Amino acid sequence: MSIPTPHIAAKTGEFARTVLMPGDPLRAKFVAENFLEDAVLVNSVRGINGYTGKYKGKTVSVMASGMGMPSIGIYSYELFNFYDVDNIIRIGTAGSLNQDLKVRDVAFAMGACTNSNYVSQFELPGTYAPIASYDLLKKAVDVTEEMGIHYKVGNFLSSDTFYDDSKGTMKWSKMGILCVEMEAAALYMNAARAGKNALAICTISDSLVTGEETTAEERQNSFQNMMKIALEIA
Ligand SMILES: O=P(O)(O)O[C@H]1O[C@H](CO)[C@@H](O)[C@H]1O
Ligand SMILES: O=c1cc[nH]c(=O)[nH]1
Repeated sequence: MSIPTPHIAAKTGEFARTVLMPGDPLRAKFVAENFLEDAVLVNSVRGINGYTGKYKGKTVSVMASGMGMPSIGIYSYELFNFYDVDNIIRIGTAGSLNQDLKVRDVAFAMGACTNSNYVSQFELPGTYAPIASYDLLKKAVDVTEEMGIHYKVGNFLSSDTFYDDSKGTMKWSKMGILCVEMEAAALYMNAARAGKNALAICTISDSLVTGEETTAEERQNSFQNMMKIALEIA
């Protein structure tokens, strides 16, 4: 496979070394329009707009992953392996499984459990623990503390299901899992396989503990702390 890929039309060199990756294409557009200077559209295949611009003098890209592990699996694979991207920072939303993690709080995925079978492709003779880049995680925590933003670091669940018939998601909380989202585990596996770096930062958009929720508009535009943290460490 070479570039352009079936899913990304950008030319060689059009992506920065670091790509911020929300699930939502309109969140990517929001970051490009509100935080990047001189942002240039480098991809629009399937409406997954990718932008490259400047943040405080650094070249940074932002492009959505779409929802779920098959989708982020494709985009992160192509960016790491065909576009020479070194760092992907997911800026996502997640549902809290933890009493102390409230709506609008920020959480960092030190690790990501999953109910997906994504790992099977690697044919490992055992189980695999997907983890964040320590370097990106440490930088993110340092920046978050400087900014005075409340946060938690821990283990996430990356689920294949948003609507889960088994109603079993809360069972993960007894193992200390902070929150549920749908991409981090595959992103971490692709980063590991490619010898690259990844970090998932999520803002809590709803709570499975309290039933609190936020609107789609808020998920798209107003979870700006994680955007700023990701841009600072890019
Ligand atoms: O807001 P994003 O980044 O898409 O993340 C979360 O939101 C989607 C589900 O609503 C899933 O992609 C989940 O991981
Ligand atoms: O995957 C997700 C994302 C946000 N909120 C949830 O409950 N699940």
